[in-house]
Parts: sequence; C-alpha cells; structure tokens
Amino acid sequence: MPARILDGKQTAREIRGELAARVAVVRDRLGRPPGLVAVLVGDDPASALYVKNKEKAATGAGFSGEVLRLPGTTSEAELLGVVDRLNEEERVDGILVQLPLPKQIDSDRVIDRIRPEKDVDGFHPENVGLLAIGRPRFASCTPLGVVELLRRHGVETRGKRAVVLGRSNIVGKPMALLLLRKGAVGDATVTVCHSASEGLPEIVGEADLLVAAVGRPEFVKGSWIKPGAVVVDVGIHRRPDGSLCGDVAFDEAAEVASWISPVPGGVGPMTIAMLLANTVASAERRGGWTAEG
Ligand SMILES: Nc1nc2c(c(=O)[nH]1)N[C@@H](CN(C=O)c1ccc(C(=O)N[C@@H](CCC(=O)O)C(=O)O)cc1)CN2
Ligand SMILES: [Mg+2]
Repeated sequence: MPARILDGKQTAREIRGELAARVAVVRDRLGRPPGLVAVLVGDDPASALYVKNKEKAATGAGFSGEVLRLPGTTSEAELLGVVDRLNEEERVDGILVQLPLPKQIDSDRVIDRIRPEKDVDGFHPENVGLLAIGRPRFASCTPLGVVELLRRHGVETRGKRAVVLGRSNIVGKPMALLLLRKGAVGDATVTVCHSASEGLPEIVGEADLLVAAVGRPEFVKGSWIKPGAVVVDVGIHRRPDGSLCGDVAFDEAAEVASWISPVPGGVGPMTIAMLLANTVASAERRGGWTAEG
C-alpha cells in the first residue's frame, strides 16, 4: 500500500490559522503587531523566493513584515551594522538573515551578532545551547516544522529508532536534539549519519523514522528504507526541467514507507509556519507573557 502523505501545506495553513488569536492579543497588549524583518543579501533566485514567501506569510498573518534587500557586494561590517540597528528597534521581535550569504561575509559572525531574544531562526549559539540542554527558547524552524508535522499527523516517536541523515547546524544537529527530548515527538533513539558515513543504506535501513537532510537530489533510494518507516524529506532541489525534488527518491520510497513528506508541499511550508510561530512567541515574551499564560 502506498505511503500516506505528511501534508505540510495544509498543516502550515492550520498553524497560521491558529496563530491569528495570538497575533490579536499581541496587537491588543503591545499596541502593535508582531514585527519580523528579513535581511536578504544579493540576488540568489531561490533565496529571493524564500524571503518573498516569508514576507507574504508574515503580512498575511497580520505581522508587520519587512525585507531589507542589500546588494551582493555588501561588506560584513555593513551587514553587522544593519543587524545592530535591528537589534535596537523596539517594533522588531524577530530578525532573520537569509542564508547562504555571499562569500565575503562570515555567516557565523553575523548569526552571533543577532540578539538571541530576537533570533527567530534559532541559529544563535545561545539558542542552540538552550535546545541542547532541554530549555529551548527558539529552535531552528525546519526541524521544528518536522516535529510539528509528525505531531499533527499522529506519528509516534517514543522508543523508535530515528535516523537523521545530515549534520548541518541548521537542520541535522537540531533535528537530532529535538527527537532526543523527553516527551511527545521525542524519546527516540537517534542516530546521526552523513555523506561520509560508511554503510549508509544499512544505517538508513534501521530507521523507523528517517529524516533526510543530506542536500543531494534523490540520494535515498526506496530499497534502503525499512518497510513501514516514516520518511521526512528536508531536501529541496530544482531539476533541469524546473521541477522540484527532495533528498529521497519519492516514488520508490512511497512504495515502502507508511508516511512520507512530499517536495514541494512537505517540510518547506512548515519551515515558514514555524518562523511565524517563533516570531509571535518572541513578541509575547518581550511583552512579558507566554501563550500558556
Ligand atoms: N535564515 C534562513 N536561511 C535559510 C533557511 C532558514 O530557515 N533560515 N532555510 C533554507 C531555505 N528556506 C527558508 O529560508 C526555505 C526553503 C524552502 C521553503 C519552501 O516552502 N519550499 C516549498 C517550495 C518552494 C519552491 O517552489 O521553490 C516547498 O517545499 O513546498 C521554505 C523555506 C535555507 N536558508
Ligand atoms: Mg517541502
């Protein structure tokens, strides 16, 4: 039987709908909407599209959303100056600097400069550290989106073998940390592997849950996947004909998996929904309350 679909587009729509009430409370208590500013340096078409989609999602959710578009020749010092200014602006609850950055800019130095309380991407070392010790403030939006996608489709991870394929700071490492947490969509036995791991098909074959974030088109073959496994595909690649694919050979994998996330329409929309959720949480925290009370 073909796998059921982990529908990120519909789930993201639901989350955006649920955020509306919290946005209204922010407006009421702070006298202004949640504020998100995205900084885009250069003209990479994929980055430009993602930032445009974030701006559309933010304004659609009733935020004040703004994109600062800087030329590809921007220096690191100039970008740090922009971050410093946004760090100080009262109306800005969330700052994100779209990655990748042009080669003259050290992205670590830029991420380190964002005030951790406004780092809604969850990339700042302080936020990564808090996640690692089980006291999350902001977790990276893509792995957070994976967790929420699984939770809302009723996928259990407790006691299960999860394999995270990829070790990036943005996806692989925080994904492993989230699945290791105590509680729902955690409590998994987590293995992290990567393109240099020996015996990848065998490691992947042990997974009850596979999160593929290796950054190589259709790298994971259907024959690697354990029958009945849950497969989440974080990859996004454009084929020469303009169509999109992920890190997993979807058609083959869908024959053996129990659940699978598509590309597009899987993890991507969840990333943006989690960015909105983190920004609302930031506005609430800065106002002195949380969604819980
Ligand atoms: N500062 C950041 N930079 C980057 C992040 C990030 O979370 N913060 N993640 C990725 C890119 N990304 C968000 O920025 C992102 C990628 C893809 C999607 C998405 O919705 N994809 C759609 C398809 C879109 C298309 O047609 O190309 C989908 O999967 O359905 C959202 C966000 C790297 N940089
Ligand atoms: Mg997707």
